Amino acid sequence: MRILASDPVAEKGLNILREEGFIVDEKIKLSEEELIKIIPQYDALIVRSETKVTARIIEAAENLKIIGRAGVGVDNIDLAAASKKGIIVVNSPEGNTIAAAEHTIALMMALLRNIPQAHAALKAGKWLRKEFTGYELRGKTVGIIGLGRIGTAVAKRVKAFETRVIGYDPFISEERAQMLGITLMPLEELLQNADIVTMHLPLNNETRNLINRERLKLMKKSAFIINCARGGIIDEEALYEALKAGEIAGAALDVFAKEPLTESPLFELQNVIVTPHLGASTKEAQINVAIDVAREIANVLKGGLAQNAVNFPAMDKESYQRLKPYINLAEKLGNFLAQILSGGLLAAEIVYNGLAFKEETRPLTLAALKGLLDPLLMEKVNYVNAPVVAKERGIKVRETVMENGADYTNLITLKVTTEKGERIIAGTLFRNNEPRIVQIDQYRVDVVPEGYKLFVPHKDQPLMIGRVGLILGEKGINIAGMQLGRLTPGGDAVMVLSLDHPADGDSIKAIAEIPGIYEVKAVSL
Ligand SMILES: NC(=O)c1ccc[n+]([C@@H]2O[C@H](COP(=O)([O-])OP(=O)(O)OC[C@H]3O[C@@H](n4cnc5c(N)ncnc54)[C@H](O)[C@@H]3O)[C@@H](O)[C@H]2O)c1
Ligand SMILES: O=C(O)[C@H](O)COP(=O)(O)O
Repeated sequence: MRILASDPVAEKGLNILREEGFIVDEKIKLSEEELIKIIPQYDALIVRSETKVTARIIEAAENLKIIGRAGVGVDNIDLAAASKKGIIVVNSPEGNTIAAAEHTIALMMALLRNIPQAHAALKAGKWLRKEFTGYELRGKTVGIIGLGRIGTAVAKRVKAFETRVIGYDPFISEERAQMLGITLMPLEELLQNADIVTMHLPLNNETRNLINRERLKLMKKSAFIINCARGGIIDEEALYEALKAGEIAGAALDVFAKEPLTESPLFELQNVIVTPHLGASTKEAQINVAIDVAREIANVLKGGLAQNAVNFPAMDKESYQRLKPYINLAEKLGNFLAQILSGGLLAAEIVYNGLAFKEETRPLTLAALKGLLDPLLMEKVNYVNAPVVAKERGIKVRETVMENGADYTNLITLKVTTEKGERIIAGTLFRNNEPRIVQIDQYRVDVVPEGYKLFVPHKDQPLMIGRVGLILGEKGINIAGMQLGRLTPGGDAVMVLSLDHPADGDSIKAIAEIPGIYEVKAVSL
């Protein structure tokens, strides 16, 4: 399999992929058209923030299974397009946290002490001291907007400078803020109180131009603002005006609305210092992020699940290990049901009984949907696009979680409604995580969800098993196992045969013609 790195990524990460036997090409600074041309050859794409992974590129990516963002922000990737196409997008949420936090502190100190300006002046032969008198950080109020990984790392570090830290983040609790020693307050209040405001939140439709003209006016005339998160969170035109008019004291910017950026009115202002998106650019961070995404890509390309997928529920290692056998089971249940269904699919309900499902069921639901939809549809369905595909087709998906209420300690039941009625399948894990289908429709069974099966509902009467066995035996198809389920003697029954080879069309037809056989469905798991 082939992997393309279209931005500079640390060799240590790429070598992990090469050692795993993948071919890795490094081609940087490609245009959109160039990428569209070559992307069909690749199974995985690695980017940093420079490559814009547009819907057009994703559309052309016939073989792409995963996009690895060697860093945090995924705003350069069209996530909706990737999800629709079933392409997993992973990032490295922690690999560059410290690099970005330290760069923020570096910018903060440089801004307060005029270091870039003094440096430039002295190198130009000017020994200026009075002009570059700065400010101390001690005793100042630092306002942090966005208290995630980098925001909290910045908080910890500025506290060492004996500052007061205030914060705004609508998604963190008062308790967490208290634990971090940060006073939470509304955005407007933070802007009015902070001596230094620093951004550590993602760019999205809610946060674009969050710091606009009106909000800049709330800040103290003596205040500084830092953006080491994403360009576009501060309105650059409004910032220019506020700085020029002396409404705030200065700004440090690592990121810009349009990148790369080499010319801007902001660059002409003495009280603005800038770096070209260097927040994550340390040797250590680049190795961390490259290794993180390389491991994810290798795992996904070898059939595993991603742990840091942005468009798939994230799981820590422990949850992943615990849930993996259930994820496989859920997929098999969906897959089995898909192969015995008839009629258009209208709705799917997944019921979880048992404590195993107390914390997390989303990956299981996605797996059940993938298993169910993939055999039914022409397009490739995977964990990522399964909900999109279901929604597009108007299939209603419902999830019910109950701590108990079933005959098994932990049970997954998939009920689907088609134009022709309802069908049910249920499964559990036996000892040593051995998966078992324990119910199909109203029948109790004990079927290992693996290999070739024949699902044969029939009338409970003598000779049924014998005649089915004979037809298969004459074709040299060995029956490895058989399960029978019936409701009442002489009533409706079902046999599920496990075969060493798939049954051929003629045998299936011959079995279907046996009087008392209601239907025959070949299932391959
Ligand atoms: N300059 C760089 O090179 C560089 C390096 C790494 C990360 N980043 C950027 O830094 C930012 C933060 O990264 P992180 O790893 O800390 O992410 P994170 O996901 O850990 O934290 C983001 C925080 O922002 C908060 N948030 C979301 N919307 C908000 C809003 N409207 N107002 C206030 N808070 C809001 C979230 O609740 C979360 O706590 C991201 O934009 C990331 O892309 C930049
Ligand atoms: O979101 C990130 O991780 C940073 O902005 C880093 O971007 P980069 O990988 O292009 O340096």
